[in-house]
Amino acid sequence: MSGSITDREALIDGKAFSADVRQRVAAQVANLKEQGITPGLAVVLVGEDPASEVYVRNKGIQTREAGMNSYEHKLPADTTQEALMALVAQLNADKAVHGILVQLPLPGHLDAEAVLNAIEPAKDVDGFHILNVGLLATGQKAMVACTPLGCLMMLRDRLGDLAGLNAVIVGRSNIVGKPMAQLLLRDSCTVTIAHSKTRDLGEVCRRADILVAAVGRPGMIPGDWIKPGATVIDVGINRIEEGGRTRLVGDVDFDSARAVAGAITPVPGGVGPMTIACLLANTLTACCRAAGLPEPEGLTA
Ligand SMILES: Nc1nc(=O)c2c([nH]1)NC[C@@H]1CN(c3ccc(C(=O)N[C@@H](CCC(=O)O)C(=O)O)cc3)C=[N+]21
Repeated sequence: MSGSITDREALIDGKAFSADVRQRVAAQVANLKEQGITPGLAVVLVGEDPASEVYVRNKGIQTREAGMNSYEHKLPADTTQEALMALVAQLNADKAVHGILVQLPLPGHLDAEAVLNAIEPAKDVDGFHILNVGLLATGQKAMVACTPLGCLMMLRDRLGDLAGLNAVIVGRSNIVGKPMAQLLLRDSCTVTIAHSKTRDLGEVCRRADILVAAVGRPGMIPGDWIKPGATVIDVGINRIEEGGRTRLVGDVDFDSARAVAGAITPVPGGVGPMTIACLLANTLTACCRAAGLPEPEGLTA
């Protein structure tokens, strides 16, 4: 795709984009299978949170649709640290498993950091292991967190070369804000990370050519914080009650933002579907690396 922002639809269709990514993953999986290799993704869910169960089921469906093996491990909410660590060790040793994802959040009695850092870094398709975090920060080949990777793919597709653009990320989490900053820095953006203590947040946001909202506060970024023509990536997925119904909204006030932004991701149908597509892409990448094959093109950072 090419052309200036003005001659394009302002909406960034994450659903369509993610379908394209998953199709490209599936094509490469088909190639691998001809060579007798089937990528496998193991997903571990501890406890019975209904939202997490739906989400894990969707991942399983999309994994199989891409032609990969999906291994689901559901453990009771009172699972001990030792039992969970033993499962991770077993998956680390399993040659059929190329990617391991432990669904977050974990029940409070478990040490999530210890679990994530016990995952074999080469199988860490979430990119949460400290080794992968360090590799990314130093510009080396890493497994990159799925949500920031998906955001980067959409930004590159929209804007082409990102060099020199002002990128403002609102939110400093380990799973989105920080890795997003590293990726944009690597693409030569001028990166600002803003957060709850930032002064004059509106002023800071108005300088952004690229604005990434990842805070988890419904509609907290109004249209008048957005520079005209800016590209807005809304990572927030907030459930709000409205008129007795639940509705999904982002961190950006969509209606006012859409009028100003050059391009914007909706919620739902923006970043969320890309996160799952990138999980599949990372699993394919991990499998290729494990087999000593060239990495899939256009599916890594
Ligand atoms: N180890 C780990 N890795 C994760 O990547 C991870 C996790 N734990 N825990 C939970 C969060 C959340 N997350 C989402 C992914 C896709 C959608 C998604 O596809 N959302 C749809 C809407 C889905 C709906 O209707 O609820 C959309 O935005 O269009 C949402 C949320 C990944 N997470």
